[in-house]
Amino acid sequence: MNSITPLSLSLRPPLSHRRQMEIESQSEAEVVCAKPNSSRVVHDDSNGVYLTWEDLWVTVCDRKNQGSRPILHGLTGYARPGELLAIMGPSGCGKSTLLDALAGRLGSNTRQSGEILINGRKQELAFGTSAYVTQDDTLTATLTVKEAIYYSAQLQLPDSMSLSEKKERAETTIKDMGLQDAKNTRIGGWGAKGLSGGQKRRVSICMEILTRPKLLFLDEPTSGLDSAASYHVMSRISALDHRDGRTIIASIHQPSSEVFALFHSLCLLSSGRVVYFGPAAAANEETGSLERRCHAGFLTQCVVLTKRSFINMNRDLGYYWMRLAIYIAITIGLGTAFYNIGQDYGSIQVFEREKLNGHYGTTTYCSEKIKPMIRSMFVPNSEQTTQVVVAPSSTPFHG
Ligand SMILES: Nc1ncnc2c1ncn2[C@@H]1O[C@H](COP(=O)(O)OP(=O)(O)OP(=O)(O)O)[C@@H](O)[C@H]1O
Repeated sequence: MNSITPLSLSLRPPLSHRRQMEIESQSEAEVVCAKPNSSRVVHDDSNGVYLTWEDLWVTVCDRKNQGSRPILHGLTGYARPGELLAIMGPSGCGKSTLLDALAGRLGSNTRQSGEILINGRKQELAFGTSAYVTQDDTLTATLTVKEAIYYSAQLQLPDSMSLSEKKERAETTIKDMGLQDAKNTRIGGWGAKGLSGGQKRRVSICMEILTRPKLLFLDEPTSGLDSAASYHVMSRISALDHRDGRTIIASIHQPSSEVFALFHSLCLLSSGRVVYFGPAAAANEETGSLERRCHAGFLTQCVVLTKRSFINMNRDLGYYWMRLAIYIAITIGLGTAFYNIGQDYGSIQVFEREKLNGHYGTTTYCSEKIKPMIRSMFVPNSEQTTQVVVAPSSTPFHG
């Protein structure tokens, strides 16, 4: 984790980009300061939303200790139009808190400090400019997909739009999220089987993007989905940012490599602090080259394996010490059989004849009790009978 920290140098947008943001914030009149509940829908199709946050702290009141506990520690980052920013990190690191802080949805027992700028200015997001998709799919189980989206469109879109325009918007959104095949299927719930988990998640997203928000927040959009469904959901989401120049920020848990490849930028958190902020692809490469370095060298491997093997043999009586004892016995046996036999051809012939005539032998059979034990030591799991040279004997014992 530490080795990717240097990339957090890219935390601030490049100077030219900051300048560009300033210029755009001056010229942009459409994204205006408005109360969150204002009924005014902002249609600013030419420019997107640059969201920047600087030295963002979130603390929570700790009633037990009568103090406050920081959850986010001075975070800085940015999200750009047409890009998907993923917020990742272990459970409890503050992903949802960051998302809530950026979306202005923090709970009443929390305090926030630092700056959150929209297009370079401190302002509230107008209704319809941003949308937030929560983790839970709270949908009406008895409605079909088409009905649910149609009703939602009629509620969210302004009266200035005709009914046919609203229906068309709903149809397009259903298509955008790849739900056309399921549009006449009931959503379903506990009692009746309906849509799959991934489809339900896409219906929830559908409802939130009906107003064509320029800024979309998604809290764990893939939680509870398998990798195929996660990819389906995320690929639909990432297609939205490309086409409409939408700024998308999603907190996400353990994405597959295919899903990860869809992210443009990555904000990696640990214990409420940023450990990486920058292009997702660079984090991937950097992590890959970490992977390459993490293997020990050949020499280290040899030393460690030999040491481990010695410890194992030393501690395992049956494995090492009994083997050693038997090897010594065999050595003595063989040594005795051929002791002083001589090294010339004549002495070998004498030995051969006496052995063939049964005066003595070099092979004997062990007792049935000892056999399996010896067998397991030489040939583990072997069922074969093992003949063991123990000692020369004129009267071989058979146990
Ligand atoms: N309103 C709150 N009051 C008290 N503690 C809070 C509050 N909001 C968040 N926390 C605490 O802040 C920490 C971060 O929570 P958060 O939900 O942001 O983590 P997360 O990374 O989204 O976790 P997960 O991946 O498990 O959803 C947790 O320890 C949580 O208990």
